[in-house]
Amino acid sequence: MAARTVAVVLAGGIGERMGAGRPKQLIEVGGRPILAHAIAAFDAHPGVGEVLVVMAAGHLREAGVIAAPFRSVTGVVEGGATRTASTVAALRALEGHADDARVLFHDAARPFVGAAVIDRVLDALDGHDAVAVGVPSPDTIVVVEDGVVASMPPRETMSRFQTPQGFRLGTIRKAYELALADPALRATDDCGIVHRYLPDVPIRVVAGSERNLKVTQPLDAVIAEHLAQEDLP
Ligand SMILES: Nc1ccn([C@@H]2O[C@H](COP(=O)(O)OP(=O)(O)OP(=O)(O)O)[C@@H](O)[C@H]2O)c(=O)n1
Ligand SMILES: C[C@](O)(CO)[C@H](O)COP(=O)(O)O
Repeated sequence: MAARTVAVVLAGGIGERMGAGRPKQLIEVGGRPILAHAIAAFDAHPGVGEVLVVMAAGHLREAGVIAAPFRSVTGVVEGGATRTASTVAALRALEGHADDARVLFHDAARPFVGAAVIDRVLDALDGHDAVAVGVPSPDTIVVVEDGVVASMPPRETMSRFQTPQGFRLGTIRKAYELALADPALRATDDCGIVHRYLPDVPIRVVAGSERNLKVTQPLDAVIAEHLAQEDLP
């Protein structure tokens, strides 16, 4: 029997950089909330059996209303003060699942993740315990320290990470167990936790898509509204 696959839609943030006065995942693009787009992508995917939503405190009721039409949503749980704390809340909610289950962590703020990206993550999980999604950078990326260029890594080795990030549940559980014991814990995503606390676990990187943008600032909402009307790859 194929291992169970759970998608966790992380919507625990408050959208400070968006400045909309409410979490940005509640803003509508293309006629429905960003959160609904993100849930719909996984709900419609034949390889995903279950969707868990992690929502910012104070907005659980709104998330419940948005999630209600989707048959694969099994719960809406309260997130934490950081993305990492929201992932931990999801892992607690998934305590009854076996270690060999596959789990995909996705930013609710990325409304247009396509089925092809999800396919690539799931396929790669057949041979790897940790999978990331990356896109090449159209810009040169440099390391700046004290306002001065410290180094210029070769651009062909650079990748901009997106989500979903996929894991065998046992692997991400172990990584977070180690991370939570570290008083200096700091990470911007779940692959960052695996990279730091389980350095021997290779993180396979598969191709993402420019359409899979993260709505972070007001301009992104404008772009997202256009993307909602277009069928660009
Ligand atoms: N405590 C948090 C913080 C973030 N996230 C989620 O992680 C994703 C990526 O985070 P980001 O774009 O930084 O969202 P916000 O934290 O809401 O934005 P900001 O940093 O501007 O407040 C988002 O879907 C966000 O809801 C989360 O689940 N829990
Ligand atoms: C997970 C992520 O979207 C990968 O690019 C990113 O790290 C989230 O970062 P943020 O600081 O929460 O915006």
